[in-house]
Amino acid sequence: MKITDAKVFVGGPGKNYVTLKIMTDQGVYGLGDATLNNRETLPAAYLQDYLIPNLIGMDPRNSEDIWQFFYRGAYFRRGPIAMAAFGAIDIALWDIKGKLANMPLYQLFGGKSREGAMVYAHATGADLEDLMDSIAHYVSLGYKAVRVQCGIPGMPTASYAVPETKGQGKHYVSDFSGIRPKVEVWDSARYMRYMPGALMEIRDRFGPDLHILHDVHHRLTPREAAQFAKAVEPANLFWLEDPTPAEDQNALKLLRQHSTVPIAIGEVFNSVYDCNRLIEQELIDYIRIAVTYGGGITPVKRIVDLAGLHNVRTGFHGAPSHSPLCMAAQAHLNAWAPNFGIQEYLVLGTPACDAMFPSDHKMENGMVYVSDAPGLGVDFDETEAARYSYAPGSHPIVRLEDGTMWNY
Ligand SMILES: O=C(O)[C@@H](O)[C@H](O)[C@H](O)CO
Ligand SMILES: [Mg+2]
Repeated sequence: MKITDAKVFVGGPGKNYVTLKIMTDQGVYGLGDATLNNRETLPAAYLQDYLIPNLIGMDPRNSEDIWQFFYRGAYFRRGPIAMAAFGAIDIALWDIKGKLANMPLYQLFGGKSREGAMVYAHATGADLEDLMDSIAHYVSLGYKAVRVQCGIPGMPTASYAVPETKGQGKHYVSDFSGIRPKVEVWDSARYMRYMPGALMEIRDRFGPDLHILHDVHHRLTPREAAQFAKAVEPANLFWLEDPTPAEDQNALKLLRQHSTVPIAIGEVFNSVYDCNRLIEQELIDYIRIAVTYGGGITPVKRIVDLAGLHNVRTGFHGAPSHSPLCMAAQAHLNAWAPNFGIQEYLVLGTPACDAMFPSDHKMENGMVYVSDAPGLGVDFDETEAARYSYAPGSHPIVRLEDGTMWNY
């Protein structure tokens, strides 16, 4: 069996999805996602210029050897551009494997450990009352878990993931459009004074059963993060995400000495070597690496297994930048993983997205139910895809009030 050709498409409804389609001499094809948020043309070029010419002629069933060929063969290892490109190939080869076996991917991993996998939605508000309305909206849709972010009184600009005006808390997504980043101005002191009380008010309003998550988005120093984690303990969070930038992994030791709040980290990681110390030293509770950014199903499943040895559970990244192909790969891992935790969920189910990526994956009452179709269980409509073209975007940047660059 041989790979005969592969094509890359860039574009999608409101997002520059990078979709890889691998064709074979037996008519079976595989689909993969290489969407690197706001840098989408780079993995696409890597695929087109270097990887696809080598893929042609390979046996698509040898997904392990093909992964090693590209990873080792790059010489300069790791990095988000390369890993997203390898990730698309690996996802597509697993899709082909599932179709050849006539089985959904979760069966190839070891079968289902659960019927539905719990997901969390993003609730957001210009201020706390606005956020309460947004949370109530998601609770009314049946979500059992909600990430909560709100504007901070006195903050110089709208802060991370928060709309500038009230009433946008239903499906609000940060606007990343344009090649030049928007600028946010941030004040950690105001945030640290306000947010613990706000989280407690949310807990009091919605009761003990709602799973409440909060994303600090890498903005605190290690000492501040330890203080903040201790302060939010009474709100009984499901998790506190990215309290510090994860380059300094020792930072988590200080936090662990002062708080038992569950910690989730890893959405910007791209290899097991970003994750292994945090997992082995049990400095985190949830690992957030995404299948696309982590180089595909093959390496990410190994990370899930390593995490399982250390009581670390999965909490895969699921921001709107991930196409339904990455989300489907994660849905199959979520159905199987003995150490499944939760899944971030914002994408599947919009009519435009469903038209481009038809599937039988279902979202009901805050749970994802994986499709039983062979492979990933997602198709790709090239006519729909042709309606969209690439539009450059950029993550905002953050400065402190005196102009110092900070972490978005
Ligand atoms: O947890 C999340 O979904 C966010 O941190 C996003 O991944 C980030 O803002 C980049 O888009
Ligand atoms: Mg995050």
